[in-house]
Amino acid sequence: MADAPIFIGAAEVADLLQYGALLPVLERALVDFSKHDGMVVQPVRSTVPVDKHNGFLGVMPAYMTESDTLATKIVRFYHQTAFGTSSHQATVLLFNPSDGSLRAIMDGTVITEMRTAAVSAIATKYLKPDRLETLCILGSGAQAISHYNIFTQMFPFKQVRVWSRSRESAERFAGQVQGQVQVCTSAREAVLGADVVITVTMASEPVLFGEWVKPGAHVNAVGACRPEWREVDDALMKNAVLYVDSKEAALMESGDVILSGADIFAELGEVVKGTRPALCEKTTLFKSLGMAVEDAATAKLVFDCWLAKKKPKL
Ligand SMILES: NC(=O)C1=CN([C@@H]2O[C@H](COP(=O)(O)OP(=O)(O)OC[C@H]3O[C@@H](n4cnc5c(N)ncnc54)[C@H](O)[C@@H]3O)[C@@H](O)[C@H]2O)C=CC1
Ligand SMILES: O=C([O-])C1=[NH+]CCC1
Repeated sequence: MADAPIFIGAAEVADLLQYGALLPVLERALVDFSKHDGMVVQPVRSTVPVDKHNGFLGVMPAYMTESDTLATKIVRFYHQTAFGTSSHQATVLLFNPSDGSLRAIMDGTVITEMRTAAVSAIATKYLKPDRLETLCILGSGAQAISHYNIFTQMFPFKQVRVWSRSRESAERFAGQVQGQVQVCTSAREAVLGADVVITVTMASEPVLFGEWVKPGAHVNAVGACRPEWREVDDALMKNAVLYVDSKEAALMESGDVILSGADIFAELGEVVKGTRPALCEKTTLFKSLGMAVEDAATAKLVFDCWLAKKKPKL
């Protein structure tokens, strides 16, 4: 009989997962995905609308042959949640690929927060603008915090600006993170002159407009994962060089890509591998939707760290 699956909760995942180990694992997952050689199987996320309750349930399976990793994430994202509960909540199931038995059930919320921010950081590392002085974050929720944490660790920003729909949540964000944050009264004020802009909102209409974005800046557009949702206007989508995590998913899921009709220049994995160029001197935009391979690779890393910690010391 197969061993019972282990359970790894949110606090333990947060304890086991370090960006230093996660970044190379994600770079490899992005590269392997973008080879499109049949070694990675990842259908576009299957999303069930829960209209009555203004929410969605997404199912994200993947199999990666080289690292022999089989997993699926189940993620809910709801517009209205009870006060204090997160809009996104996820669980990852990690399987033994040789017989399909369930090895681990782990919290996927921390995984989602950290791997998404890490992928944006990878995009910024490769599509780096010539200056990295001012970082602008639009939105002040869970992803805003994880993005703040890794971006201020990895890059030498001198100023971080945040804007959120309510000043109160922007101020709460500023109080939660370590380091100085300038709370802005408008998105425009936050964006003007910024070298890197991150959009991490639940908006379904644009919050970021091309006329505000400094030529040569880099944008990570992380929200708006439904075909009818927007975070970014047509001007920016069409004038920036557009990079995505998955072309197939972007053409099915991203309102910013589909409704603007913008041309996709490359997948991030192609840039990391070096088969497509990073046009750093231009205004660049990385449209992130989130991929199952990112979750699978991260879950495998968490599991391996868990095993290493449990191994009796000789
Ligand atoms: N690309 C990826 O891999 C992933 C993307 N996401 C997306 O990132 C975004 C942020 O996620 P979380 O921080 O977890 O959510 P959250 O609920 O913690 O924060 C959402 C933020 O958006 C703001 N907001 C909500 N409606 C808005 C509107 N109409 N206009 C402007 N701001 C609005 C809220 O005030 C809050 O600051 C969401 O769109 C989410 O679906 C989340 C996980 C992975
Ligand atoms: O990749 C992911 O987990 C998600 N992307 C958008 C909503 C959740």
